Amino acid sequence: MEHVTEGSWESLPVPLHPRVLGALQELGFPNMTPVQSATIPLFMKNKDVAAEAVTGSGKTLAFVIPVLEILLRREEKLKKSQVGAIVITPTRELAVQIDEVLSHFTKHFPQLSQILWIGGRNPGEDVERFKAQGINTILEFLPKQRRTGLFSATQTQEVENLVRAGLRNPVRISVKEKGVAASSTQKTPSRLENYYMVCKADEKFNQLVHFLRNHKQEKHLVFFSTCACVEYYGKALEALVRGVAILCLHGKMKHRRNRTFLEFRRLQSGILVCTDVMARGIDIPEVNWVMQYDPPSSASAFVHRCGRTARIGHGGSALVFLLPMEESYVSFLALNQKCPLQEMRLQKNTVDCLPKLKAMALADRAVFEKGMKAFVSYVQAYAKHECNLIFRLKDLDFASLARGFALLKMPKMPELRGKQFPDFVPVDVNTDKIPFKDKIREKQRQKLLEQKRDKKTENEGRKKFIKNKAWSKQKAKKEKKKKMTEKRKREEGSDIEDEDMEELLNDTRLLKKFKKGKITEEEFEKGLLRGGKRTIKTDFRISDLEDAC
Ligand SMILES: Nc1ncnc2c1ncn2[C@@H]1O[C@H](COP(=O)(O)OP(=O)(O)OP(=O)(O)O)[C@@H](O)[C@H]1O
Repeated sequence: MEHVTEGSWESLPVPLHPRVLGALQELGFPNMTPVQSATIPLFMKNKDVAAEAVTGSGKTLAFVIPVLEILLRREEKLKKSQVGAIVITPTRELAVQIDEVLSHFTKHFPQLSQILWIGGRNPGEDVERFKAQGINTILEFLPKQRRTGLFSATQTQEVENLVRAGLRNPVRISVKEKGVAASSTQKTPSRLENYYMVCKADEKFNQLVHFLRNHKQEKHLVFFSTCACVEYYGKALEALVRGVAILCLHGKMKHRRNRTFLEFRRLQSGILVCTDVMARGIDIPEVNWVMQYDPPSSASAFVHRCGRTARIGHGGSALVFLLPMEESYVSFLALNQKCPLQEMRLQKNTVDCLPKLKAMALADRAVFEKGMKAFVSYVQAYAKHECNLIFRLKDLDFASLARGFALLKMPKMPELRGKQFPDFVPVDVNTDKIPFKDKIREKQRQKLLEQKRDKKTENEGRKKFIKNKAWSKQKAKKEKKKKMTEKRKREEGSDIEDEDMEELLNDTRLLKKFKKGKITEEEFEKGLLRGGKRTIKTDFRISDLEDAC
């Protein structure tokens, strides 16, 4: 570990509490990492800190330890109902992880209690536990005078501008890995072997299966762009890559999400098929390969995804699949994120698994529907890609894409309206007749179909009447239909919540205006505040405002 750490904890200018030192000893960490040795003294001098340090470099302890030390040193003790510190994270999994790290320390200090607030659990129970601790609201107890830290692996100038809304005269530091030249601006860990593979849409899945079949003894993350793609390809991989544990995790999962995360952490080898909910901060030291089946929606998310491997001095590899039309993303990443990639050639002698996937869809409506939904969600996410100069919807080869999704037919969606696909051959089967393998589901479907048929006959009789229906009623019906379509689109869309995306776009727009000098700094900051939730950057992590490209 010598190559990634520097200086013992005892060498800090302000000595740590003996029980904090004891807890560090239990963890087997005799020395600090560079980001820890750089930031802890600043916090102890009551500075706000905005720190940039590569993924897996120990940023968690760089704020956990100062939080503890600051609270333990308070002259006026915390009252029973007082909140000492808040850590806000972009995902539940990261909150669970930080909660665990923190509890390793707080268990030695009975005067300090902590509480984990995440979604997906029983809110009633959360509230009860919160009430039991005597606290009504968090914000009410937040002092104006506070210490604030911001840690990220991808801290762009834009993020620093954003930081100004939450931090007061922060000290900005950028920590390099040990042994890496100070002049180096590379954003990914030096031990990361970072590859890309240029591959047609209808070859991608076979390449992935081939790769995973040859790396069964290891632990991998496979990223997809949407929840629906995780659902579909996760099932497909389960059927096609045997003898290895395959788990799925995405933002729309409710109850299983936490269990899946903890289960994957415990595995010796296995594959986690996931969306960007696993991209940031997650610390699973044994991950060998990070595979990006679809490129992420932003360049800095690329760095975060890759950072799930090659952590704290370990080796690791990452591979992103790119369509031929997307190859310029390699140069973009090299420039924008200082992240050089090496080419990996297509693997030879791959087996064509797509016919098997088609057969699965023909045998089970659940697979057929998942495939259609995944395709639609992929296209919709693609259309929203932040880097739309490279990821151009209009240049997508939809036929090859549909073959790569092993679709039985082309879905009906606005993006495909009026287009012809001579290179895609739909199956010669009435897909309405494909049954669900699950007997109960199929019975329900048949019942619904019957009801629909009855209604259709009934409506035909009433057609004339409907034509003469009051205009206001027809309008209300149209409104309802529009709302339902919007809801469906939202559900099928990418993993990024619409609201978050809206906010992100708004912030990006503001930044552009600010950079072009169209608005003043004051107007820029006001705009961010008006934008809403981002103003709660009184925490130790924020999700980044990504670079627009
Ligand atoms: N001083 C230390 N000595 C040895 N290992 C450490 C030390 N501090 C942290 N670690 C270990 O390093 C790993 C990475 O730490 P951490 O998750 O805090 O990284 P990070 O910089 O926050 O990463 P990310 O940018 O991905 O969120 C963890 O497994 C942690 O236990």
